[in-house]
Amino acid sequence: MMNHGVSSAPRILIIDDNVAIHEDFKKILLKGKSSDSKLDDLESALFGERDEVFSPPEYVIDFATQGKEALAMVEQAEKEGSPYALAFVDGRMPPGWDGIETISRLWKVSPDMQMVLCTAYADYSWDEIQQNLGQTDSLVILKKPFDIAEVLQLAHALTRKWELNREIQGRLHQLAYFDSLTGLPNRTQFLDSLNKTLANAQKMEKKAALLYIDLDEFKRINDTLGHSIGDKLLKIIAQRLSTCVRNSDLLGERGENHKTARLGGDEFTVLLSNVESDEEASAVAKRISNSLNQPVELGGHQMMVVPSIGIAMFPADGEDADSLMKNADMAMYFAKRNGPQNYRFYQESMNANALKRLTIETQLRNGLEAEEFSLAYQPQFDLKTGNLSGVEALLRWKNKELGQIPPMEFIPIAEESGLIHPLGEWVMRTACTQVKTWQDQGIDLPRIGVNVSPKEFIHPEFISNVKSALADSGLDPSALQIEITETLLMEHFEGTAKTLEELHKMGVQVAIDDFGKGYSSLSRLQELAIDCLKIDRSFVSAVDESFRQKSVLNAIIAMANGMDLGMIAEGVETKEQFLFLQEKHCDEAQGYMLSRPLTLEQAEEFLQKATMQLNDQDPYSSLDQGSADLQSS
Ligand SMILES: Nc1nc2c(ncn2[C@@H]2O[C@H](COP(=O)(O)O[C@H]3[C@@H](O)[C@H](n4cnc5c(=O)[nH]c(N)nc54)O[C@@H]3COP(=O)(O)O)[C@@H](O)[C@H]2O)c(=O)[nH]1
Repeated sequence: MMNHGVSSAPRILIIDDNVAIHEDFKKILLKGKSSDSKLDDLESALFGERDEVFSPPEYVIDFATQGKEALAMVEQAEKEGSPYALAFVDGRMPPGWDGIETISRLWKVSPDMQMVLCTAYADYSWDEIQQNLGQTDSLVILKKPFDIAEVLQLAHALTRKWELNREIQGRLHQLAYFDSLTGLPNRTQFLDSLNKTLANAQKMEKKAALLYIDLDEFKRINDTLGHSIGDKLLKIIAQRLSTCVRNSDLLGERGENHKTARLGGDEFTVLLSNVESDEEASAVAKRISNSLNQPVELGGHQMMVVPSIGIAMFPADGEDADSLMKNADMAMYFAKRNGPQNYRFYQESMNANALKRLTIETQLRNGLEAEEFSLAYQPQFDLKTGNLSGVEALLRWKNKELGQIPPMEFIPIAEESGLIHPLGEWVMRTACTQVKTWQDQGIDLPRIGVNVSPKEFIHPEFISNVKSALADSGLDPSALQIEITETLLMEHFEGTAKTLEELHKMGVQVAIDDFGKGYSSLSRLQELAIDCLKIDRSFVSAVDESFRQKSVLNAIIAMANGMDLGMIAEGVETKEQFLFLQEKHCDEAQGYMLSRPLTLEQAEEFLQKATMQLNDQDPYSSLDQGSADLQSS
């Protein structure tokens, strides 16, 4: 007979084929109250009122007359989430299972249950019990006839032991399956949920979506403001994430089934089960992005956290937890590369791209040591005199496995992996040393342009690297022109201004590369220590197209003149472009029509001829030289 009242009092099951014994237990354990008030009266007449000291704690007590019946009750209790703490089990219950058999079956369903085996004097030997039930501390043998105090004491001690065990298990579970900082499920728990959700989705032929979230710039916040601020920030992010997934009205009541977890560091996941379309997943991604992107105020600092989110759909993007996690992670990586505030769905091509990128990165790491890099030199000319005004150093990489790889392909990877720093340093040293060597050989080469990527330029050691490249090579700083992009100026204005000022003080020139593409603010440009604008080749090539395009180029030249900045037109490919630039008083030009980038040997030959012609006062004849672009050779 099962007691269904909802109570937090420990549950005890009495299993005995003798119903009179049930009544005895009831009287002892239920504060002396039997179901029969006449019996109670009789008992108090015989034994007097029960001493308050003996008053037992509250229990919920159920009764079974056979082992089988008890097993059904224990199974039901487990299913309902209110398991029994203790059973008093009779040793012999004909015609059914005996006490040992009953206990052994009950433990299979409820292994933590504490057992009291109630035996008559000669029922079982200790060896027999040990052989059948093993060595355990969850079993006590109680010899009949019972003593009231003994029953009360056992009930109290064993239910308390069961409660403590559960408490410890609960804490261990919390530690093993939840993240102690945010309280969210951890990776282990999440993978468990993911496996279950996918199995269910497969059975029900439903879709699911896995969102893999990483916080851009979190490492920087952690490193600069300290771990305590970093931890607080992660807690806030976890709260926002849970709230916006829970409140996702787009998913309606199904939102209940969605799970958020912290995998570690600044990586979180959201699992959307029973999703009907990709649009639902992207709606949640947008919501998360908007919510996390709200400013956070911590320790007097206001900070922005921008998430990158990768989405993999089940079953299209992976049929098991492993591949779904891997592909969502991959999509997140692509989202991050695409810029902030981004989410991306997984695509098959991502794997091929990522593999290629990884191969390039691995080969890049060995490239410097294996001396696979070289510089090409593209001449630049003074449009007034026709004299050589400088060269631009362009990095080239020929790898033993991958062959010649264009800089557009490997430089972004070098930037992301941090390899741009040793690489950039090598370019700077090689360029300075080479020009100084040429100058020492009597070659008239006034200047060398060196491309510097934003990551290099904002690095704290950039200025000292330039200084040591100049000092070690002995090159005059005015012969070095550093080329930076407009994007750098727009994204890092304050830090950039200081570095530009330092370069200016050193006497190093600075040119803005690809000028015109980046919408720089002219008033801001004026505030910066810049010497020259390199007009982007798209404006130069537009000369052949229309009058309107020509006037844009004209305006850029006029503006540079007005701001007293030097200018080099890039990508001059036709005579018409060349003549137009000359007519509009552009200072210098560079492009395939004049010369392609040259190998070291080609450059040497070219420069020697140009110097000789300069001495002969026949400047323009150098422009007829044929030269081979290294990329196409
Ligand atoms: N951070 C660094 N960036 C570097 C370095 N070396 C090169 N780069 C950057 O890589 C980009 C591609 O460079 P590259 O493939 O070398 O192309 C250069 C020229 O070959 C090309 N060019 C020159 N003349 C013409 C022309 O008439 N037509 C035409 N279609 N292309 C031409 O332009 C590239 C030089 O561009 P720019 O730097 O803008 O002057 C490029 O962005 C390089 O900056 C390095 O060491 N570090």
